[in-house]
Amino acid sequence: VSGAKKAKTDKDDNNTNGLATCRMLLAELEAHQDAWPFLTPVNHKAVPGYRKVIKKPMDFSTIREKLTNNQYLNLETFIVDVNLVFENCERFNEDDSEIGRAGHRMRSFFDKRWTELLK
Ligand SMILES: Cc1ncccc1N[C@@H](C)c1ccc2c(c1)OCCO2
Repeated sequence: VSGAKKAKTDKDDNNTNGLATCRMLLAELEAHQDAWPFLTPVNHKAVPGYRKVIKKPMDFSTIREKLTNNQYLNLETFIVDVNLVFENCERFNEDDSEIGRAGHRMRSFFDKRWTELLK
């Protein structure tokens, strides 16, 4: 029993619609040390202006819920939601802020992992 995760590709017939890849990628996003601002929905009552500025809120727990409820058709629809997390972060937070920097680090981590898995 090895702990190493097998990198899945579309060739894997058991990886229907890339959902195994989605589960793998989401687990890594959730476990990342810079994930803390993105783990739960932004409480718009606690964050002035958020509801007005951010039209489509998204966070990792909502993505987890959607994945569990089989709401992602394929890898592409999953990627759209993950990128929404980072786009919302860049729209609302200064680049030079704790949350802004965490967002940039999470986005580059995700892009790196995603392109690695694509190969
Ligand atoms: C991703 C994001 N963008 C803009 C605002 C907030 C957040 N994240 C929330 C969870 C959040 C992150 C950090 C917090 C916080 C809430 O409320 C209190 C202090 O620190």
